[in-house]
Amino acid sequence: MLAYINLPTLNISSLFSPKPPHHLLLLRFLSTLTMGSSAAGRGGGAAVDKQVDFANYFCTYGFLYHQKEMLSDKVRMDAYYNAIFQNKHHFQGKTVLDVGTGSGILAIWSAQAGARKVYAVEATKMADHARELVKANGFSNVVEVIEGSMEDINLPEKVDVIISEWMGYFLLRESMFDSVIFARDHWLKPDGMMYPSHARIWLAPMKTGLVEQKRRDYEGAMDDWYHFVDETKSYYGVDMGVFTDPFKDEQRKYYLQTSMWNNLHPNQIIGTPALVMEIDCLTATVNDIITINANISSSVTTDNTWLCGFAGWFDVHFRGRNENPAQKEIELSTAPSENCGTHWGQQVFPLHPAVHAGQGDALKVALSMRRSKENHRLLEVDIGGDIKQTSGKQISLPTKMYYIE
Ligand SMILES: C[S@@+](CC[C@H](N)C(=O)[O-])C[C@H]1O[C@@H](n2cnc3c(N)ncnc32)[C@H](O)[C@@H]1O
Repeated sequence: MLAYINLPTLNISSLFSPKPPHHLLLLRFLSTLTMGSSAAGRGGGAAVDKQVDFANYFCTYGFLYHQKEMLSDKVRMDAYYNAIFQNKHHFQGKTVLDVGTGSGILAIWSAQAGARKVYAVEATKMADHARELVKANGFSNVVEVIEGSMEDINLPEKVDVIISEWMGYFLLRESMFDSVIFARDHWLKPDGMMYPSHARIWLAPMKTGLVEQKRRDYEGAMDDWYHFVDETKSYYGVDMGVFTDPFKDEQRKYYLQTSMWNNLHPNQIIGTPALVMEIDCLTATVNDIITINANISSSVTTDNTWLCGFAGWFDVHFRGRNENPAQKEIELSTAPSENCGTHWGQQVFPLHPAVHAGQGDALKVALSMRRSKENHRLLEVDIGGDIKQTSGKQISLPTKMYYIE
């Protein structure tokens, strides 16, 4: 999925933040400039300004180069490919709706697996490319590409299968699952099925040098600021000191309060992963995902280590439905992996300062996640709790707020 990046200042260190290369820094920056006050988030239940949403969110999906980033994610591609082709009985002779078809790949695979008709809905001009791809692969008679927002278009019939790749960072960033829920409630037959059928969010204690690096980057940015204030005063005669506090807030938010994208190695996870929530795609409602509150426990499994924060990720499953299960259940996991990471990576929620931890220490964590008021596709997460060491000593981890941007 695409990602925005927080760009509070156009300093060089921001541009070299450890994000994957597909992040459209400038587009994100420009699109935040276009946000008007009418862009009330759906988090609060208010209407979303479609033009603003298009500028902020959809515009990046109109680029082939961005679609290619997703098409090159082997873990993602293999999971969807296997889910379809190892469960052809769910597709043969069936009607399929692909929500957010992008390049058209899932629609074409559905047709190759024997679907009678595939409706491939895409909000952006990528729809034109998808139509060409469908034609070039000989499926124009099966796949109908429809340009438009899922919420606005009409289909001539209800469908047997809804397939979609809707997942964002930490599963719910981008809030695209809302559109899949809408599609399901309007267009899925009563006995129809969802691809994927289930999704889960995970959180685990972790160690990383990244957190210390971020703190140093923050201190470097502030040193640079004080130097800038001095120089501006002495060369140009204006004291910029009045900006110091708001600048500090911006930099703190960026370096210390924004979760970091990373593909972690499994040995950086120092305790048992805890399940934050599980979603049944057939029954979940927008209300179920608009705010999430979870109290979870984890046990430290590594001795003499440092708790530097928490890592969050998700997985999705293709199980069919109880009455008509998958012949082969497929999992797409974005957990830390030794081999091939995904473009979703993991979200790292840093802890400043790190806490010493040892095998057997018990962690209790309260997580609360909601949509950002300024942009319903971005998330804010509160994480706090405590760690009870095997010695009996208990250390509180004060609640911190993080942005997933
Ligand atoms: C993550 S991409 C997946 C593209 C493609 N299905 C794939 O798997 O490679 C999601 C796509 O859904 C489209 N999309 C998101 N919300 C949509 C909506 N409400 N209606 C139509 N298209 C939507 C985006 O423009 C984007 O191309």
